[in-house]
Amino acid sequence: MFHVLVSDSMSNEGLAPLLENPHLQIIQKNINEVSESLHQYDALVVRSATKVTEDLLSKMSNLKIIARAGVGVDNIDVEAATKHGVIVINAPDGNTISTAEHTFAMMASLVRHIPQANISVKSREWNRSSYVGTELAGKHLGIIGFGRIGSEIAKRARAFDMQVHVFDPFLPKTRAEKLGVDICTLEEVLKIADIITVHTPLTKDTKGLLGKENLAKTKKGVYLLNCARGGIIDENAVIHFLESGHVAGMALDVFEIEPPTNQRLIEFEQVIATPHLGASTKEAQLNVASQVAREVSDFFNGKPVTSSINLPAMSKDVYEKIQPYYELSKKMGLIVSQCMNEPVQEISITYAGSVTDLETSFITRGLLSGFLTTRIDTTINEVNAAMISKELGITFGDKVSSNTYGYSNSITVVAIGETKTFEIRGTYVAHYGGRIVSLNGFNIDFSPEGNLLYIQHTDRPGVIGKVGNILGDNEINIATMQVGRKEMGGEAIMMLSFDKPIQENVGHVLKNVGDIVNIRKIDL
Ligand SMILES: NC(=O)C1=CN([C@@H]2O[C@H](COP(=O)(O)OP(=O)(O)OC[C@H]3O[C@@H](n4cnc5c(N)ncnc54)[C@H](O)[C@@H]3O)[C@@H](O)[C@H]2O)C=CC1
Ligand SMILES: O=C(O)C(=O)COP(=O)(O)O
Repeated sequence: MFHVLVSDSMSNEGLAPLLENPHLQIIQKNINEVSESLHQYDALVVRSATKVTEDLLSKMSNLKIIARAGVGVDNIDVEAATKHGVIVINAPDGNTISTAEHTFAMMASLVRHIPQANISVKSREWNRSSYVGTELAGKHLGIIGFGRIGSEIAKRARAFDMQVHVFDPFLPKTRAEKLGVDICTLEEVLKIADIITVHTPLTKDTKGLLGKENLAKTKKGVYLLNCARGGIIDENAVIHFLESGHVAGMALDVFEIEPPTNQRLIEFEQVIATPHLGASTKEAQLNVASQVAREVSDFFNGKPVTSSINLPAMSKDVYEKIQPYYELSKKMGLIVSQCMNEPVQEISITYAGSVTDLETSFITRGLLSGFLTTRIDTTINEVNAAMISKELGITFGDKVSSNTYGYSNSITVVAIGETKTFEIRGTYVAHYGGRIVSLNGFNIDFSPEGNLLYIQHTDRPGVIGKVGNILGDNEINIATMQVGRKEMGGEAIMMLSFDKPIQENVGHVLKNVGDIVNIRKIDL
């Protein structure tokens, strides 16, 4: 039974795939109410209110997946989650329309002073001359961050006859052209726009993006909107521009601290605000809750997640194709680690043949996770393997080659240690499974599974017999045996597999057999 904690308020209808899954136990409680049982949860489902810090993660020792029922993951320490091997997913498009519509409603309200006029009428005033507004038609709208929400705003702005100018350094030109917007530099947007709206994530690059310096470059009388994340427009910096009248008005749905503590900013007559309502519609909440519920349910049913923040995105079909290679590479990593009884500084992986059509970075993660599993005492998986390898100073890289060594596909791994180098090659044969076809240059063919013994020896008559006798004397049944050599009388190897794990002392006894140079026990 998996335990799922849903710690922010969410649509129960949307959560149905979780609530109806008999293998999951769902607890809907605030994170502060479950401080005693944090270690028991396998999944955590949040919106923006729960702060998933490194400290919280270290208390949630059983956690496997964090699901953000929304877009922004700035409330989650994704780096710490990755380090702990916890997958982070979000619901990337479930609230796009709601947030775009909210932004547009804020824009119209801002330039027509609707919130202020509403308060005035409710106070029994009839003050028409104080609320003369500005038309949107013909105005230059600057959109900073042209992703899902930014694009939806552009569509709506065009319907209002606005001229749209966008700044997004990561925007593919073809996409902007398709939407018929003017692609600009940040300087150009700041200079031309009558209204500026920000729609980037909050990152170290976007924090304070509209600060004192950039605000000074805007048009006098500009209107500003922040319905993305508090801090993209620096709250303290903007106060000065509101006081001087350079900024004619501002709409905020999000704040640097929520609920906001910067009363000075909110109290300006020309500032309008909502309490982080962008995604608060029935439709968006149903969408985001059902998106993450489906993903978490799939995850616990062993299916791939499709909207992970810290794993390559993958559809079910692609995942099914990758899975056998991932399993093979993980086993190869385990073999490398157990055969090399010394620190490893470098691991290089070469892919060839049909495997190169797949997302090989995921397969590399499998290899690294297999390699690290026997070496360090933390949860290692495809999420954190690359990060931990880097932390341990292991450099790794993958490349593609046209040499498949006669197989339809091959994965070759070379690990360089302090004193030796180890090379292993594997291939996946459809309906048959993964095979190891070469070890340190010796051709061999075995299935990477179970309890194995790798023996390097000199190719001389009687060595194989002696090994067989010693194992027999110790009641150890050899299930399979593969031998390989490069030339008669030279170096040779044996790979033996057993029905059950062999005792440590057998390895010691075998070491006394003359001509054996190295013995490694491998558990897969
Ligand atoms: N108020 C609310 O309730 C909601 C707020 N949001 C916020 O809106 C943000 C945007 O959401 P989406 O459009 O769905 O995300 P998205 O990922 O589709 O788009 C973000 C865009 O920002 C661009 N970007 C990143 N760094 C940039 C930079 N330094 N300068 C300019 N552009 C940059 C990216 O290239 C991308 O195109 C989210 O990250 C979230 O913080 C999202 C949903 C609801
Ligand atoms: O999806 C987002 O990024 C949002 O900001 C929505 O936040 P919420 O889920 O309403 O707390």
